[in-house]
Amino acid sequence: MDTRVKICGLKTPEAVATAVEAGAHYLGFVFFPKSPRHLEIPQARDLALEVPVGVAKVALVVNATDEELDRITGEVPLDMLQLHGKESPERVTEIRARYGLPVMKAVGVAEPSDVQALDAYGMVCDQLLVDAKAPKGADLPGGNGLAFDWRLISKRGWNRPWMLAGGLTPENVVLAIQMTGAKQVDVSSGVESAPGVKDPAKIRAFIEAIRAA
Ligand SMILES: O=C(O)c1ccccc1NCC(=O)[C@H](O)[C@H](O)COP(=O)(O)O
Repeated sequence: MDTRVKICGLKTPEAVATAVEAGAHYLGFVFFPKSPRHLEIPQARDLALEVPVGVAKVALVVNATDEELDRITGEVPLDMLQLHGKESPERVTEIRARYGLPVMKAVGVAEPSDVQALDAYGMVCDQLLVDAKAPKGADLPGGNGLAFDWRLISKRGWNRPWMLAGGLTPENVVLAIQMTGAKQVDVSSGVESAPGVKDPAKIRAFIEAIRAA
């Protein structure tokens, strides 16, 4: 399978094991108390300790302070930080330098002008997460299971590795890859049976759909 897959919002050892066995390359742990996928630090640490070497453990944070990041990075073994808030390019640079971990910056896309922000963040982060923009007033800045118009980024590339996210499912992921040329994809809601509840069959179907294409 050439496409690399991130399964985000894992909360249980069973979901982690399923994602690893199915062939996920990245596992995402959410630190955002309003989210149904939120993990307390000890819970995240226990899950992360079970992840085999070679599968990247990603902490998803939203406008996190240094104090919050100090605690997360100090207690949870991690391979990458995913910044999913309104972090400025300067803050991305600061976080990369302070923690020495690769940083993936999520950028929400809803219209052509949003694509410019990707160019700016592409200068300062290690990876870009090209996600659907959250609707105005949404409780969550991501993980809403909404797709954006993939034509907005077709034939685009950035000077950093990037991942496609937003409303991907086992049913639409192959088309999304074909339309955008994504070499990496990220999913959360599309492999759940209810918000925050991962469905092992959907995780397997998501990765199998990509493998079979
Ligand atoms: O998942 C959450 O609850 C969440 C909370 C706060 C910020 C971001 C969040 N999720 C982002 C993701 O899970 C993924 O990186 C991605 O955006 C895919 O989400 P989905 O559309 O649900 O597949």
